Amino acid sequence: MKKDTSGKTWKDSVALRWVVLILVSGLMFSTYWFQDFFSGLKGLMESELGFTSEEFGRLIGFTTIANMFGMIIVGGIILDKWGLRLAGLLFGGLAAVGAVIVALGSAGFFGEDKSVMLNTMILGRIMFGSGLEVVCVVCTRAVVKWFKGYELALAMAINVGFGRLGTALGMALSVDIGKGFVTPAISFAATLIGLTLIMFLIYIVFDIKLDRQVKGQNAGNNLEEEEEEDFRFSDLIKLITNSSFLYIALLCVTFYAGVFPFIQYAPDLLVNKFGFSYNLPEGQGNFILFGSTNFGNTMVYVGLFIFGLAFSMIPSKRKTAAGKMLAYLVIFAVFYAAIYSMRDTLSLWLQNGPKTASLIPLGTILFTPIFGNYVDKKGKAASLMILGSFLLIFAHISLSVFNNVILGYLGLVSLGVAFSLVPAAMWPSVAKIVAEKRLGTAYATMFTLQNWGLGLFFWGIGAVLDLANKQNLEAIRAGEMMYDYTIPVLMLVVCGVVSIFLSFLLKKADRRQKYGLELPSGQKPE
Ligand SMILES: NCCCC[C@H](NC(=O)[C@@H](N)CCCCN)C(=O)O
Repeated sequence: MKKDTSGKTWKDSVALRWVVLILVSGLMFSTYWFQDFFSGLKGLMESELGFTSEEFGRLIGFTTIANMFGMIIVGGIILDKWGLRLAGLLFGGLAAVGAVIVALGSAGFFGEDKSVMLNTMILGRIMFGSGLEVVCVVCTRAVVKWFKGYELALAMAINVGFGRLGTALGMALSVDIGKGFVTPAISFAATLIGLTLIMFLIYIVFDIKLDRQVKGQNAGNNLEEEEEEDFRFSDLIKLITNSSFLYIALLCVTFYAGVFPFIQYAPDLLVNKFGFSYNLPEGQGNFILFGSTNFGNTMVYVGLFIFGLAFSMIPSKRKTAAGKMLAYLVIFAVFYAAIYSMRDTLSLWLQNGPKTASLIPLGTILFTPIFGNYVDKKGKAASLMILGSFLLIFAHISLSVFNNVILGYLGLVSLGVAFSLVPAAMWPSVAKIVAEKRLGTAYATMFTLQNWGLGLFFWGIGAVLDLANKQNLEAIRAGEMMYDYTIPVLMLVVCGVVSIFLSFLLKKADRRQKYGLELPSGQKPE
């Protein structure tokens, strides 16, 4: 092979960096899809497989069990020892195999008895869950490897954005993909993980090339290779005895426990509480890209969107005021035209449980980078976490206590804003509190604690739902009555209240420890 003597590596090329981002983000997209797509299938799981709400909750809750007991830390150690290529393949492969077992279990491959189906599906979800979180850490590491010194914050936001897109599409489309059956929807989701694993294999070729180039450069300049810090238990002790870290880690538990588990039940809540549908009317409302009459329009929007993206990548100094104004006008016109031409479809979607609930993760794709930019420029991260926690309380009260559909929509919007605000403020704040070499340990610790909250509420909402509706379960299964979601959702208000308390403690601790959480990025407190 010809030796590159230019001194440049593949990560110095903008185009190659973005290709890498897409290749790596595939796994985020498919694993988030598989984590969350069951929410659109809850009704079908009850009618087709005979699962109760508690069994549905047990199935999704068990996804977190291995992570609660240290799987993410084990994954982190493997990542340190074997590197991100092998760790990605191993844990992505584990997620894929787990997903296939879930699909086979649901098809009755291991036995058609309900308990055999449920238990094999749970086994598959445990394997999938063990892969999911480590895959998230591997993807973050790969993004840092290629984008450090370049567009790191934007790349991270887009990487999580791919995950959110997976969640949104999984929720919105699984009922249509399954065409009234659970197994085809699960098989589709499992296939996605397999396909994105192939994307990761292609990424590995890029990664090997970059490592060779960096090694060559270092040898040429007589430089030592940059050592990454391994996971150490002493680091863990240092972290959890730091009050700012402790508060933000606990906030990660309570805030995410109020959001991710709710999302799993949101479509079913909209169907049962507000009379939304699970299915769209026959032949209507499906927005199919290829073959639809809207194909021409769609391609125009896609073209304009790519133009907008390309324009936004031109360095700010080179844009003129008129150019900026023109870009904003184009963006506004594209949105207006897209919404206007899809108004009939949209009005059907806004009465459909899975599709309306999918707007929560979809909205965060737009809002998280906006709030992230605000935090970078103006700071106020701790205050924004207080605001996000307040919005979480408002969302859960308006979706549980009241029976008003407008308040319901407002609750969903407020949940979407909270779900954009808190992550946008939380993850950069961790980087201010924790030294860069300990960030891996910090994320692994936070994700492990977070999985305790998730596991408890994934299962707890379903169990409390069955308990609160004990008298009417027969009638609900016969389709004569609807679930009452008041108590299970009211329970989540507690997560919001504890989150507010923790964010105030965090703000106070930051004043004492001077990490500068309220200051813009790069500014240090005096
Ligand atoms: N750089 C860290 C980004 C974390 C994003 C965060 N992910 C998690 O909290 C994961 N532990 C959860 C994965 C479960 C996906 N349903 C997020 O906000 O998604």
